[in-house]
Amino acid sequence: MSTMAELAWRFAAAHVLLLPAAVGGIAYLLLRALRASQLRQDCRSPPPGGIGGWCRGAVGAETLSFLAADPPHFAKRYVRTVADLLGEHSLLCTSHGAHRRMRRAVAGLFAPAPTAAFAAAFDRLITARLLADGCKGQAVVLDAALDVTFRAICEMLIGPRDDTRELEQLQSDVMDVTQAMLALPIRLPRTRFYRGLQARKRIMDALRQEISTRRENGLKLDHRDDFLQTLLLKSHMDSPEEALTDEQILDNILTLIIAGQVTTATAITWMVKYLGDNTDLQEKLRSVQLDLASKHNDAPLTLQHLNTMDYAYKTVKESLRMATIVSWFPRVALKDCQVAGFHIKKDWLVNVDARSIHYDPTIYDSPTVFDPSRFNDDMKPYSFLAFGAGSRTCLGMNLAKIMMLIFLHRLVTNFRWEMADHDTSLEKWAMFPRLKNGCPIQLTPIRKDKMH
Ligand code: HEM
Repeated sequence: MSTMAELAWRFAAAHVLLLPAAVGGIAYLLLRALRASQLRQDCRSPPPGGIGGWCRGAVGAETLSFLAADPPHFAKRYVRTVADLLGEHSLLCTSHGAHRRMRRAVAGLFAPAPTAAFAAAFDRLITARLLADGCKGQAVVLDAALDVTFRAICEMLIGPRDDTRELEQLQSDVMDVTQAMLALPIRLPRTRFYRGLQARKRIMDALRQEISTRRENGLKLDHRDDFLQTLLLKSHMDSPEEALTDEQILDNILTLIIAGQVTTATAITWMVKYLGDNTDLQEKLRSVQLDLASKHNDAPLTLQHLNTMDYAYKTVKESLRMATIVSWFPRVALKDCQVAGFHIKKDWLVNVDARSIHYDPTIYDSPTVFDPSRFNDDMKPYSFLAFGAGSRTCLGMNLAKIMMLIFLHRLVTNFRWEMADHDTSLEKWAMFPRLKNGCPIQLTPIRKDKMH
């Protein structure tokens, strides 16, 4: 067997879930929720194996090319209700054909200058938040992380907001949309789904108002450099085929907030928990990071600083592997086809199960042990799928890593922490597996005079 085929064969069994079209949408929602609530994220116990009675199994060699190349007979497909909430132009929901153009337009925004500005903004926000939580001697990590990730992402997308009430309204609306993504699509007042639709409408109205104010003020004279401004300016300058319409811009601003906030905040929370449970690794990391902090004289963090944080980066990666925030990548067959002997009918959903790859003992030794040093060795191709693979790889991957690294550096160089509540129950019906208690920690300052 060739090396590729051998590697592919290892991915056999349990890495792919096939769902018939007839049960597709609702079953997918139920399975995701069920899966999230079944998982025990305790590092000492492995996640449970299979779920449901649907066909679950090997795709073999084609798994790799399926992930890497997104073959023309498969497209990414979320259930219809996700498009109702994020908008039909959202990068996550747009048609297979339109996706490439939309992705090109949005990806262009993640240039070095805005990324550097984003890192500076996140550093400022997390430093202020930790200062406040540090004074109280405790923090609920999920709450802190949701708050700073939201503020930083919004600042990058639509600029800093002076009006706190406006920002809080937006934050609460975004949360309602996120929660509605897993709800049953019942459009009756007081249901979760209905609340999500109403929240989307308020967000769209507020953003439309923002666009019209900017246009009235004259776009070019309005010296902002956020994503919204860049996209609006481009829509005036680019040829009609390249320019995005207002509706496309709005759907994707909302998509970036939703795709970026809860994922990153959840990943940060697990990272803090894993280090709270492994105090020897926490101490090791602290000593490395304090050394780096003294070398850069406690200055605000820059991308150059982050590039030197090798052990912290491995800690981030290990946390992402263990937590596998996005565990399934849903695809739909566009026509009847054969994959490694499986006959897959048109419209069947095919889900790659990233979690089972991240916990496969033939890929990762002792996969349930939290061990950042496992990333000292080169990885096998397609063995680390925290951000997906192929043409649908996460667009915000670098931003997510930046946020996780900065959060980690500021926390570990300023405080020792331990878990304030050891309950590991998971929240039911959450989009991503997360602790019900939000991960409360006790903070002990390392140095009282100033923040590192
Ligand atoms: C730790 C945090 C994050 C994780 C674990 C994560 C994970 C992922 C994964 C696995 C995918 C691909 C899903 C698939 O192929 O079906 C994805 C797509 C995406 N992510 Fe992230 N993500 C994170 C943070 C972010 C951030 C910060 C942003 C932007 C602000 C973002 C924006 C997106 C977008 C727009 C897509 C869709 C790309 C496309 O379909 O072309 N993500 N993410």
